[in-house]
Amino acid sequence: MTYIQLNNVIKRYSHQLAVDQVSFTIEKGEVFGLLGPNGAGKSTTIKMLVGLLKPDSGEILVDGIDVKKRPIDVKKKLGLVPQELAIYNNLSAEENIAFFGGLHGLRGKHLKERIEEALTFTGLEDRKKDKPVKFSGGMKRRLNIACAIVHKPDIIIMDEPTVGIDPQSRNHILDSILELNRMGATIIYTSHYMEEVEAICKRVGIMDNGKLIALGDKNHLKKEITSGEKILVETAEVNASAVDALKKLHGILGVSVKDNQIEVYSKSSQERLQDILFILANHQIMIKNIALTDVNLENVFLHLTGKSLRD
Ligand SMILES: Nc1ncnc2c1ncn2[C@@H]1O[C@H](COP(=O)(O)OP(=O)(O)OP(=O)(O)O)[C@@H](O)[C@H]1O
Repeated sequence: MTYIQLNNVIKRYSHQLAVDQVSFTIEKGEVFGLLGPNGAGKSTTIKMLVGLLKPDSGEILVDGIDVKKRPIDVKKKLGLVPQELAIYNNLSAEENIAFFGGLHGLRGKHLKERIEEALTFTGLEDRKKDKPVKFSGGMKRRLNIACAIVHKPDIIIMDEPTVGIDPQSRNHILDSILELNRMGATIIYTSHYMEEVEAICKRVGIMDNGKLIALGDKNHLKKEITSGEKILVETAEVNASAVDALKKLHGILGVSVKDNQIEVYSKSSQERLQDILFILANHQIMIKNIALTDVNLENVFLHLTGKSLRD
């Protein structure tokens, strides 16, 4: 059942076209990932979906309700975990959650129960009397989530909820998203961390420069480009001229560099391997390891745009 629908949505900030004719649907009960580099238009899309921004044109429906016409009815169904922390430093953790629960009309015993549930769910029950100023970045992010889920929304939208936090909190957040989904929530997760989206989402949309450049089941997207393969080269040191030479090689679909690893994405790795080794040797690059590896969502992006997600 289609639960969320965007039809030809466009949004400009003065001359900047932030969202360019974006259309997609999300089914009830899905974990949908919206992936793209910084500035791709993910946050703007989310802000329009939750009614914080109005599209210049196009239509957004949530459970058949037009967000523009009945924003309050749509907001009741939504829980937004915004990219910037939306918590009050002068209130304790439980007071913060109570504040947001109150905004959604929860009162008395019912509100108390929901606060306890939200605290337990985010692992903050022992710290409920503390103010967020004493919290780590990860704990603040978890409190941000507790505030967004206290009213048990049908749809939970998380806009880069793991930016700048420790791996333990990150794993806790990713696990809790899957648990919320098992409990029945439809999840929209935006990130520029490909690994996170790959780990928790079944269907993904990939945005770049305001456009939705790919949409579908993540495994189908990967299969669509199986005509490509990836060679991972671990080196002692990378130099820019070698990377440029690799990019110019016939049959190479893209090259990206992370630390001392070069990822070469090519139509046929086996055929290109000799040429790649030749170029690396010519540039005096010492190879520590070389391997053919599986295609991932990062490669889908590289294939579609010719650039890395984290460029
Ligand atoms: N309030 C604003 N005023 C003007 N331009 C904006 C505003 N907010 C976003 N933009 C621009 O619109 C484009 C899309 O930004 P948006 O924040 O939606 O991208 P994003 O994919 O969410 O990126 P990030 O991962 O960095 O949050 C970018 O070019 C950005 O600079």
